[in-house]
Amino acid sequence: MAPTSADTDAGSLNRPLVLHTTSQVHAWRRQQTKLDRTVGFVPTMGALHRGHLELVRRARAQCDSVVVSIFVNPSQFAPHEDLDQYPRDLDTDLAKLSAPATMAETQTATTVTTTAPNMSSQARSSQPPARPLADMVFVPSVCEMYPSGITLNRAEQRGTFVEVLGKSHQMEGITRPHFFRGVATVVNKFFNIVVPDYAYFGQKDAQQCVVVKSMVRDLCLPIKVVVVPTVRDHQRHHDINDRSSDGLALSSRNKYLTSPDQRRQATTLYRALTAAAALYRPAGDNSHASATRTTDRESLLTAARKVFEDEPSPEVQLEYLSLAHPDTLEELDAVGADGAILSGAFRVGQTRLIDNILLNCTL
Ligand SMILES: Nc1ncnc2c1ncn2[C@@H]1O[C@H](COP(=O)(O)OP(=O)(O)OP(=O)(O)O)[C@@H](O)[C@H]1O
Ligand SMILES: CC(C)(CO)[C@@H](O)C(=O)[O-]
Ligand code: BAL
Repeated sequence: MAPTSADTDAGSLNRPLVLHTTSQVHAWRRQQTKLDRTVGFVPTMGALHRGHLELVRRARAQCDSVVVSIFVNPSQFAPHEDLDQYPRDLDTDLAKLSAPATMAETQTATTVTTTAPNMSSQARSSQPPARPLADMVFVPSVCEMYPSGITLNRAEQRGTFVEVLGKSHQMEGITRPHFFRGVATVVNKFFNIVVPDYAYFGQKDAQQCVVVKSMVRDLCLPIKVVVVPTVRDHQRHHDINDRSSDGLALSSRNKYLTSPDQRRQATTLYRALTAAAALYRPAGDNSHASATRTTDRESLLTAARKVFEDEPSPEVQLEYLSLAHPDTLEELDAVGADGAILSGAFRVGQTRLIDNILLNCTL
C-alpha cells in the first residue's frame, strides 16, 4: 500500500510520529484499522543498536505500518540492578528510526524498485519520499504504563502482573527471579495498547522469546511473534576496513564495557558456546543425523567451560551454562530430536552479558 495523505496528517513522511499516551496510540491504531493496514511492533528499552534496527527492518519489510516502543521497564529490574544507569538517549534513537527505509525494506515500494532504473528524473522527483524505518514511536512515561504505580520491591507491588509459570524460573530466572514477570507484564500491556499483527523479538534473549510466545498462546492473543537472529558486533582491531564479526552479540549493555581488554573478554561466552556447538556440528558435516556428532550434555558443556578455564581472569566470571529444551526450557542430558538452546550468562567486570546458539531448532 502506498503512503497516503493519512500519513502526512499523522506526522511527517520522513520522521516517525512520536506518541506518549495510551489513548493517542489507540486513536492511531483505529486509523490503521480503517486503512486496512497490518501493524508490526518492536518493543525495546532504547539505546538502539544494529540489533534493534534489524528487528525494525524485518517489521518494515513484512508490515504496512511499523511501531517501536522505547521504555526502560522498571518491573523487570531488581532493586540491586542497573535501572538508574541503563543507557537512555531518546534523540539519537529517534534519529536512527528516522533513517529512510531502503526500497527493499519497504514492502509497499516493490513496484517502484522494479521500474526505478528506467525512470526519467522528472518521474523520479515525483516519487514519494522514502519512508522512515518506523512510522510511529511510542515513548510512554512510567505512570502511563503503571497506573497503579510501580516499586522494584516485589513484596510492595500493587496492581496487575502477568506470570508465565514453568518457563520463568530457570536459566536467566535463577539470577533474575523477578525478570520474566516484569517482561511478560509490560509486553502484555504493549500488546493491548498497540494491538499489533506481528511482534518482533531478538534471539539474543532466547528465553524471553519462549516466554513471550507462551504468553501469546496461553492468553489467546491474535499476534504472530517473529524471532530475529542475533546481530553481532564488528571485529575490533587495527584494520578499520575489516567489518567481520568477532562474535560479540550487540547489546545495549555493551556500553558498560570500559576498556579494550573488557571488550575482548566480552567475546568469551560466544567463543565458549561456539566451541561446544562445533562438537555438535562437526566441520564439513552437513548430514542431518551424523554419527560423529556429540550430543551429550557433559561433553558439550565441558568444551564450553574449558574456554573460560583456559583464559582465567579476575574480571571474567561465568554465571551459568545451559543446554535446554527449546520449548519446555528443561535442562537436557543430551540434545534430542527437538534440538536445544545452548546458552549462558557471564560477567565482565560489572557488566552482565548473555548469549546463545540454537542447536538444530528454531524458537
Ligand atoms: N544483537 C541483537 N540482535 C538481535 N536482536 C537483538 C539484539 N540485541 C537485542 N535485541 C532485541 O531487541 C529487543 C529489545 O532489546 P533491548 O532493548 O533490551 O536491547 P538489548 O541490547 O538486549 O539490551 P540489554 O543490554 O539490556 O540486554 C529484544 O527483543 C532483544 O532481544
Ligand atoms: C521486551 C522488552 C522491551 C520488555 O521491556 C525488554 O525485555 C527487551 O528490550 O528485551
Ligand atoms: N534485553 C533484555 C532486557 C534486560 O536485560 O533487562
